[in-house]
Amino acid sequence: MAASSGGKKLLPEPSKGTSAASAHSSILRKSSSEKPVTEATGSGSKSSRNEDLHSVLVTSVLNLERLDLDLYSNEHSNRCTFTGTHHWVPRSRMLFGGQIVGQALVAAAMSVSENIYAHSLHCYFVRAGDPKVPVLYQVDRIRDGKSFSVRSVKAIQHGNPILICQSSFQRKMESPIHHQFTMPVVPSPNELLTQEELIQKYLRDPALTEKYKVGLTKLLAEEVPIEIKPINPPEYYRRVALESKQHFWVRARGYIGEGNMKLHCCVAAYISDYSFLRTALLPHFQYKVKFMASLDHSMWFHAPFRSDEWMLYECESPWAGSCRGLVQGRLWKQDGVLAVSCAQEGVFYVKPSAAESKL
Ligand SMILES: CC(C)(COP(=O)(O)OP(=O)(O)OC[C@H]1O[C@@H](n2cnc3c(N)ncnc32)[C@H](O)[C@@H]1OP(=O)(O)O)[C@@H](O)C(=O)NCCC(=O)NCCSC(=O)CCCC(=O)O
Repeated sequence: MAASSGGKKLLPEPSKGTSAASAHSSILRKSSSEKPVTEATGSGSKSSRNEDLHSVLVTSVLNLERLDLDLYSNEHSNRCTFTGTHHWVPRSRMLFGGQIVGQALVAAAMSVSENIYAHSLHCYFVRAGDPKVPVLYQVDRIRDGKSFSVRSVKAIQHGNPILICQSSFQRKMESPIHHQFTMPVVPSPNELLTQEELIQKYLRDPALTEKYKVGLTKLLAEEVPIEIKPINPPEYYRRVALESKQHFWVRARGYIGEGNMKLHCCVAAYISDYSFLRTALLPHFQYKVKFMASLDHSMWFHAPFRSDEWMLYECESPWAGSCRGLVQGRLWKQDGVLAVSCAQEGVFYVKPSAAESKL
């Protein structure tokens, strides 16, 4: 399974009714010495990615350590030490919501059998995560039915829950009832600049003020394990209200490969929270945000996908008010298949605008 602790190879607990053998093919690794299951079962289209550059999301961030039956920690596998930090923490200095959701789904996935797959999850972020200490993940096996299994996971720090996450898994089932919306028409990834290339371009702007130069340089230095290609990105000095919609191509940084869909769902959970909530702020450029945080996060997994291949993230915010904003998102594969739907509500506390503060 995942990173070993003190040399002991930690394997996921066989879920009830799962043979010991199949329980060993965890969603990440069979053992720290064997190839990750994502390569062991590699079939179909090999990514054109550099296969030596494994995604840190798989080798580290989502590679939990099993402490006991249905109890996991990210202490050793997430480069997290009692004095150190998690792999990447937003400037808000709260643990990134996508990390906690992705790790909670890993813990839940370890407790179900191999032949069922995550189809939905619903979470509440109940306390800010502390980037200076590890996170414990406690799995409660709510029910195992013939076709569906439901798990509840509590992410715990300092003895208190920071996240509660319910997830449901379904065995593969066919049905004649199938439809989906049509994917938006946008430029393809190879026609666009990455977020880093855009920042480099802005930093070459002779009119760039020191304030923006510092902010953009800090952004460039962040080790976000996600690659992004914004579509029609607003200028960094934007001072106009935009529609509460944004599209960007997104993928995990590094190679993951074919393999267990559970793993790609956990990576997509991480990816889905990045730059998502900000969609609700696009029309409100005149306000300075004093505090913002995700309150909840829901996902529905519709079709197989590769989280290390470009997917279009179509984000929109239909509503904001009462210090809250709702954002909805759809992750599209390049072939037009709708792979994942997401929804999230967040809390915003803002400073009154210059005009209002004169009233
Ligand atoms: C959402 C809250 C804060 C709600 O808890 P609460 O106790 O009811 O909170 P609270 O007392 O209302 O305030 C908490 C904090 O919100 C701030 N605040 C509160 N009211 C105002 C105000 N009027 N103006 C300015 N700031 C205000 C203050 O800092 C409050 O903290 P304090 O009371 O000073 O300790 C809590 O449940 C919580 O922290 N949940 C966890 C949220 C979280 O960690 N989400 C995931 C990480 S955020 C993320 O990943 C998305 C990134 C967004 C992005 O950058 O894209």
